[in-house]
Amino acid sequence: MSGISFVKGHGTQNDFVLIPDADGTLAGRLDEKAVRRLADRYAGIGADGVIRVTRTETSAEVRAVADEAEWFMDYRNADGSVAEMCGNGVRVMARYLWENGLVDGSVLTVATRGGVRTVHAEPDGRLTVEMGRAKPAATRQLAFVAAGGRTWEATPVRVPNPHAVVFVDDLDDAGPLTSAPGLRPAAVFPDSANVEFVVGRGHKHIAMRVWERGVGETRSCGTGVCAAAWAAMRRDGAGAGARYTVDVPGGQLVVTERPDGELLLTGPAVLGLRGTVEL
Ligand SMILES: N[C@@H](CCC[C@H](N)C(=O)O)C(=O)O
Repeated sequence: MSGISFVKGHGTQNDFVLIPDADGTLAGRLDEKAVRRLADRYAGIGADGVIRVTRTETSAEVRAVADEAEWFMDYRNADGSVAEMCGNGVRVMARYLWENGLVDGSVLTVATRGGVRTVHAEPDGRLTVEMGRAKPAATRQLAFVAAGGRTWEATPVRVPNPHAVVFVDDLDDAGPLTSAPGLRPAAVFPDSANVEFVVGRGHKHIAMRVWERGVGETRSCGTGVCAAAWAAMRRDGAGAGARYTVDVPGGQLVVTERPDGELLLTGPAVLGLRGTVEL
């Protein structure tokens, strides 16, 4: 057995194991079982997600966009399931690419299963990601989330992974979140969903807890923060160019909606531990 390199990083304490794999040779070895083991907080390194950092041209899933983005974020949740996008993970991966001299300049593009994302380095050290437009569910059916013995009407929206946003009176109303919140009707959530429990904190300022699909309750979720801010902007009738601050248990993020609907997510990206691990 031979060890492979890893880097551990986080964005507002949504944490990831990055596996550098420029030439794509680890794709087959990083299967569901291996991801679960790496993400295990007791028997592995521990993380909410595992990111294989590989060149876009090495992967048939995204090869068509290799001219637009040299690098592909191959993202897996801690349970080994594949996800379209990760708003915190893409900033951490961008930080890794910059710090290791794998890209130049202060703007870079990353291919994801949810499309190509552009990341900008801000003068203050934070990173801003162009997250795409939010897509509300194309249904008139009401949707509901149940947790902590209560049920709320939800806003189903894709960014581009599926989210269900609920506005609650108190973040504790969701209970201990030791199991997945109920989602119904199933037809509105064919791919399940990440769930955001949101409260107001002041003018254009909200706070949330999140249940991540494929993980459990986490300390942050970038796409979830965008979903929550987008839903709050609609609820508040905020105009073009609205900018919301979102508190999560692991820190603070900012979401701006450009006049064309593009959501911009700004926040920190931190690299920490480096080492080798057996796959
Ligand atoms: N933590 C991520 C989202 C990761 C994927 C999510 N759990 C899903 O399955 O959709 C983020 O920062 O956006």
